[in-house]
Amino acid sequence: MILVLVEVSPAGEAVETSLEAVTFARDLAAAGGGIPIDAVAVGTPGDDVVKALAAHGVRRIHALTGAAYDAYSGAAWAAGVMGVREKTGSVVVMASGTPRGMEVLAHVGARTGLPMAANVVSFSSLSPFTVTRQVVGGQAREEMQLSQRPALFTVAGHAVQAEAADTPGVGELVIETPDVAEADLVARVVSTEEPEPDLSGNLKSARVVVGAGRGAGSADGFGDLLELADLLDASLGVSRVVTSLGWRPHHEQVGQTGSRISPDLYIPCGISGAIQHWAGCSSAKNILAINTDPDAPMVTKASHAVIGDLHEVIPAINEEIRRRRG
Ligand SMILES: Cc1cc2nc3c(=O)[nH]c(=O)nc-3n(C[C@H](O)[C@H](O)[C@H](O)COP(=O)(O)OP(=O)(O)OC[C@H]3O[C@@H](n4cnc5c(N)ncnc54)[C@H](O)[C@@H]3O)c2cc1C
Repeated sequence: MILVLVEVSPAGEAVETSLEAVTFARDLAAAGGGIPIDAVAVGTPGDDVVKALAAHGVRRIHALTGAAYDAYSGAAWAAGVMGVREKTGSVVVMASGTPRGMEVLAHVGARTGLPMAANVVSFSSLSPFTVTRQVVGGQAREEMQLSQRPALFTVAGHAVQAEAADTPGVGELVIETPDVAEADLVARVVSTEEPEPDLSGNLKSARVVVGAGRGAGSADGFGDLLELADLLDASLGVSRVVTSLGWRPHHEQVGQTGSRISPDLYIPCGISGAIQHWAGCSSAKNILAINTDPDAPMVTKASHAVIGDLHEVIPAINEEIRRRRG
């Protein structure tokens, strides 16, 4: 049996990355000759969650309930996951690579003494169980063997696309109320702040993104860049320096602590290409870097580059586009 920790959003939906993990589990189940997939969730999931999990091929949903699960505690969640794992005899325990998925599985690993692979993107063999995982913010991949059972791992966000199963699962809801030790409740969430609304939708799905970094010079240095974005029907994405200096809002930030983009064309202007920025834009299919420094990491990684001052290069590009369009 494969057991997947499924997270439920405050809006009462199975989170996308959990459905991705279930989709990943289906490939694993198929490779193993049709191993059943169970989910473990905290709280009593609503009908929408049950239906979504069944549609993705889940046989049974174990709902961890009771006062211990009213507030998040990594140790209590791990105790619940381990209880379900023992009951079901699962040979694989998985979660999505979210902060909670990582924390809970790390607790499970520490309690059982089993190794855990974080941010797995694929598997290549069941015997020995061999996975490939992302490291260095997605810049490198490494192969890892998990030779002990149960195999513990998290699935990197968006490593696979969540897809409903050809054959849905039964989606039977099983309420579990495990005893949780006091020691597992010493670190619990006591309050939660609502996140800022995500305004970055266009940026994440844009076909073309014009990027702007410190090279823009000041909050007033974005006029030509915004015009280029307008001419190309593109979104503007910026580096953290730009948001930290208050030149542009945070929802425009690209990178490890901003949006991850995968446009057909990314045009980073005056952006050095620090690893934290690269983590957010490395999936771009083509990169045209505009930078004064020919040795800037962004220039060396780009498919095309213009070496020059963006305040001269961008107006020239804009003028040429306007001229060609008459
Ligand atoms: C935990 C952590 C998380 C982080 N997360 C992110 C993140 O999500 N996103 C992010 O972007 N950064 C992030 N950073 C910051 C990152 O390390 C870099 O500091 C940042 O990306 C640099 O921004 P920049 O390229 O605009 O500035 P710089 O590194 O200062 O580069 C400016 C570039 O502009 C060029 N330039 C200067 N003037 C001109 C001009 N007139 N015309 C053309 N080119 C010019 C220079 O040659 C240089 O290459 C993070 C850092 C940490 C520690």
